[in-house]
Amino acid sequence: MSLEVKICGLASPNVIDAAGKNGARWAGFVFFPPSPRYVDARLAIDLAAIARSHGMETVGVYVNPTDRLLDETAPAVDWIQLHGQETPERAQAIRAQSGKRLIKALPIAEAADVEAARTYEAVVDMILFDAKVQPGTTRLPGGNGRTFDWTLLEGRTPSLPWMLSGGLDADNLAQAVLESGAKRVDVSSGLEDAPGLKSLDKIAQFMNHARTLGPKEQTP
Ligand SMILES: O=C(O)c1ccccc1NCC(=O)[C@H](O)[C@H](O)COP(=O)(O)O
Repeated sequence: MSLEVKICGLASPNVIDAAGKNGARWAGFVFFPPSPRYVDARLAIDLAAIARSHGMETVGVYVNPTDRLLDETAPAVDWIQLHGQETPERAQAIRAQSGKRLIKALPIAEAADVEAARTYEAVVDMILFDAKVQPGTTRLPGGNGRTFDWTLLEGRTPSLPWMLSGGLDADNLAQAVLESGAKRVDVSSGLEDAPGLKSLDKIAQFMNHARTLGPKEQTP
């Protein structure tokens, strides 16, 4: 079993085919209109069918979602990824109401940011550590291609499954896994030729590297 990979911001059938054929576990759909990777519920439902035909699980990526958005997109989504300022209480309510598995994204710049994972341990199924961005430098809380100090995760990771993200690409993946100890990674802009435009070659190259890394057993 190689490193488990989520490819985020998938928005067209050929890119989903490439992700699936190359062995990605998760296909991420971004439900945040300002993103260049935004997909609406209708498109996501069609794309989810393709992803599932490859055996992939789908992840809906949300920023402080309303219940209405969660309901509309529910058929397209196996996992819910919360990428905004959702509190543990809100995460718990979404999990109870949706019956889906939850990922909470946490922005990381220093050791104290990693400790925030503890407050979500009882109410989500996975933590995603992403790079913290400077306020005012981007409209997006994710998908910015920025890395953080991966060694911050050393000895501080939560007891539940977690995933590494933030500025990963085929060139830095091995180092990121070595320094962080990650068994699962999430990647988006490092596989693009332009914002929102995934490259089939970059997907294949990244997945080839991922196959040489990671744990020997599948995780929950
Ligand atoms: O990708 C987006 O446009 C996005 C917008 C709003 C919230 C989250 C978003 N992406 C979330 C992801 O899971 C990304 O894969 C993650 O942030 C890493 O992105 P990158 O640094 O580009 O690899």
